[in-house]
Amino acid sequence: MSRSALPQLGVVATRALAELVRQLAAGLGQRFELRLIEKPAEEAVATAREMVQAGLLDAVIAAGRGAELLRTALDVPVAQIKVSGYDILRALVAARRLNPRAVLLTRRRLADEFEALKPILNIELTPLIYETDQEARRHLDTLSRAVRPVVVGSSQIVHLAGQYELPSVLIYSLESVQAAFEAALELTRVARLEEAKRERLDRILESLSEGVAAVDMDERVQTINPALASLVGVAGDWAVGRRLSELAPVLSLAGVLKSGEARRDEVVTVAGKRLVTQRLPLIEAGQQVGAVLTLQESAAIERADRKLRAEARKSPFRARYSLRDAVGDSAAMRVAKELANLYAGSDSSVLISGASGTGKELFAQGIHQLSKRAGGPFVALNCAAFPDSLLESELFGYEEGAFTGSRRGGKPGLIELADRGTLFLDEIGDMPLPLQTRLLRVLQEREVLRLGASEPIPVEVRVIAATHADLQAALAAGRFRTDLYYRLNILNLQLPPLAARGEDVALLAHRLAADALARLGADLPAEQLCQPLLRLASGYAWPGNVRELQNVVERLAVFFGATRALGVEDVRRLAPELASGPKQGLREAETPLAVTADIARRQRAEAVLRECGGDRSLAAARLGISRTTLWRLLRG
Ligand SMILES: Nc1ncnc2c1ncn2[C@@H]1O[C@H](COP(=O)(O)OP(=O)(O)OP(=O)(O)O)[C@@H](O)[C@H]1O
Repeated sequence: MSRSALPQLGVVATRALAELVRQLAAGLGQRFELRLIEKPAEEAVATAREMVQAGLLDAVIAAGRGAELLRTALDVPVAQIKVSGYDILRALVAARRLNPRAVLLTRRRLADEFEALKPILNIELTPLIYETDQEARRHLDTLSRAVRPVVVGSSQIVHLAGQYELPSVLIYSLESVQAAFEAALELTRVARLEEAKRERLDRILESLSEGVAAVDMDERVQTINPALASLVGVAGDWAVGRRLSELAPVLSLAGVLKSGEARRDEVVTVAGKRLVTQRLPLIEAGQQVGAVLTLQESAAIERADRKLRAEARKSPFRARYSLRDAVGDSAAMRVAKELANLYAGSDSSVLISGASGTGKELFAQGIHQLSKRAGGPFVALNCAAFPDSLLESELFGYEEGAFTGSRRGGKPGLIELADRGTLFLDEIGDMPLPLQTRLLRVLQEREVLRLGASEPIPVEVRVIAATHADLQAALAAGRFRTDLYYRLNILNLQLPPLAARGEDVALLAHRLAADALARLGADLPAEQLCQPLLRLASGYAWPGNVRELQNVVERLAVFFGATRALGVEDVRRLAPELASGPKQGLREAETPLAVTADIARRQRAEAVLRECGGDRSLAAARLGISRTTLWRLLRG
């Protein structure tokens, strides 16, 4: 059944009120579809019920007791047109214009305050009470024979007064009817939201290969997804409302309902299939309201386990990125991609320079993937991440017994493991001088000597090195070997900081947001995440470059995925650093004040690490830098 996009509002009213409703609806424009049932509530129930069943009504509006009656008879929300004090005053003033003698004919006694109004309004106000139409007629009959006053009352009273040729005034005002319309629209909005949520949940449950069922405190099934129904061999509709143990005694949730304790990872057999079960109490607002059962075929778990193990066994030395993953249309990015393409065709060493998080490793992997070495390993090592002695054994490997604690059978170094592939040496400027000498020898001789070995092993490796800082200073200070520098810097690629290619920020944000939302399984437009982000981030320096942008987007995506809405205020709260202006945050050493800046950066890194309770991954993520950059910073 396709339902109208506009809220469909039913109004149950008799003539005078119906007239008011028509007037109002004409003025309210295209906000809803109006279905007027012009009958007394008792007679309207059957029609309204049929319309609800046909999906033609989202909510119903009715006055007084009619609303109460419809509320018990219908499955949709009912908004009541209420008589306000203002309505009564307005109706009495109108009545007085016709005749100073007025009668208020209502089902309930008027409040004392309206008795008190009588002298002020200078009208004779005689409230009369009726319960049934018959009683109302009796009152009207008596009045028509005596003083013939103006009758103030509901739509039905106005209708009946007409039959006794008595003048009358409707007690409801346009404002009260409008208030009921607004209430009905709001009720519809909330009900539709709830329904959409329920439908989404149903779709999710239907798509799960895992079996899921939820029961109430009486163990009666409230929800069961097709996977579980088919595992136990019943129809889902049939199962709803029955006790779960009736479907399959081994699946009983009675124990969890009684104890309130979860039971995990138990194996049961149903219809010849071995199933792993999870039984969990269902808690709402601190109260247990039922329990949930999930089932997985043990064969499926074993298959997944085998696959995971196989994945883990695969070589870790694989490039994950290609140049196609490098987003950016700025002139600088286009040049970088063009050069990288060119360099992929050569086999010479490359030196990539750029601040932390600008994509040095991404480009190194991209060059490798396009090169003739693409089928070989891509081995990455961050020279700043290891103390000198460890760095040496990581790179060159060692023979058995080379040092105390060395592994039996020795261990190949990363240079060896990169044979026929690419060795990516990040933060090359941090490599100690003796190792630089050994590396130079490997590049010249095309062989590597493990620690403690006497025989070199031939290797065929292409080196791509990267540096976040200008190596010229290290060269001048004698901290980097000139001959190694020239050996590495045959081909050169410079990646500018993100702030220097502002137009890429939007492109990157879109791609990163789309990726992050897809990973979260959230079917939401990346645009809605990017708009408030880009508004707040204009002029921001992005000290952590693309990695920082990635972290911010990831943070926003998690929030956006959960709430399905994201505004500038949310971004301000979730990423306060964006508002802190371009001068704050980490920056690469690029000014004569580099030393002071270095100290400031270290102090900030230490402070953040303390705030994160020593968790380096968390601290690095907060700072928008890699763990290794953090390590380098802390090392001072
Ligand atoms: N142009 C780009 N397009 C898409 N993603 C990018 C781009 N540049 C960088 N990234 C992403 O940003 C993150 C950081 O990039 P990468 O690790 O290559 O930077 P790096 O310069 O090597 O950093 P560090 O020096 O701190 O190790 C990675 O997840 C990478 O995929």
